[in-house]
Amino acid sequence: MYSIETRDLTKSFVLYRGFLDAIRRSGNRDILTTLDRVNIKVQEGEVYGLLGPNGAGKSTLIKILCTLILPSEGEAYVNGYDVVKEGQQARESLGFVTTDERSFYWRLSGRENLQFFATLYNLPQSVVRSRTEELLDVVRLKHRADEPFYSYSAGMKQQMAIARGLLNDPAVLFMDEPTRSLDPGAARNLRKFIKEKIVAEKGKTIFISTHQLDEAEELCDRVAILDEGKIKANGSPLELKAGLSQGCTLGDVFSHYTGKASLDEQSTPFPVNIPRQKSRGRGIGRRRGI
Ligand SMILES: Nc1ncnc2c1ncn2[C@@H]1O[C@H](COP(=O)(O)OP(=O)(O)OP(=O)(O)O)[C@@H](O)[C@H]1O
Repeated sequence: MYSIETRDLTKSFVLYRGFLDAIRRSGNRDILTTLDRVNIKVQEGEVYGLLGPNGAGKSTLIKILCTLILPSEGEAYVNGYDVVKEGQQARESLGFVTTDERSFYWRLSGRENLQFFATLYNLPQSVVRSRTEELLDVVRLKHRADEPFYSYSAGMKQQMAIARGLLNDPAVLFMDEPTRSLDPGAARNLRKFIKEKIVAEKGKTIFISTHQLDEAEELCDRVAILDEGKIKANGSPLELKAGLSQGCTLGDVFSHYTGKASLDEQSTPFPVNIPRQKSRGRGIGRRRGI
């Protein structure tokens, strides 16, 4: 069994650009295909990287795997659980590290934040306390645990996010661009921390999205290059480079498979017009997933 597996996973969004637009273009509506028949297999204990430019579909894939949004077509399994039909079991077996620091309570201390989120997992209070202390140790924040969250540095806030993702002791941890808001030094420290503490010590499977080549190379056992919703190549960074030519970099591999000069180039999946289907719910005037 794979820790993560997707089969022809596809996600399309219907784009509504406003009420008038919906009336004027009543015969058509725009569909944006963000993921197009994505197939990946991640082994237990692996660090698997999703490498792609802005807009490639990385967050969409992670959101589907974390059961936050539904796919349009195809299947996805996390720890053997179907993310659509067995969402509850899948959720219980995974952790999600989001870069959104506003999802913490800024006036509460680090310890109080972790205790609060642990309580949401319905854990007994004794487990809440012991798990919180264990994770504060893991992320090396015990000495600042009673200080308010707002006083933490960006790197410390990210470490708190990782601690929160580990509260339910998940087998798989999803991380959506965890070093996005960090300076190069703090990013390096966080990568080291993920490798040494979360992978080597805790034995977790990590699924990480990034648009940084050095991060993918340093951290990941295998990498999938995602561009315009499609997996263009996958393998270990070494295999991918060796498959091209001697002395080439992961950046060359990326350019070779995507035709883009760099990862900073935006991914632009094109909307496709399809005949209008009956709209469900109150979606007119805003973007709505199908
Ligand atoms: N709810 C939505 N409705 C319509 N389009 C969406 C929605 N969510 C995402 N998209 C579109 O899907 C595409 C992929 O977005 P996604 O956030 O998955 O990319 P990404 O690779 O994570 O990019 P980034 O690195 O900038 O976070 C983008 O073009 C985005 O505008």
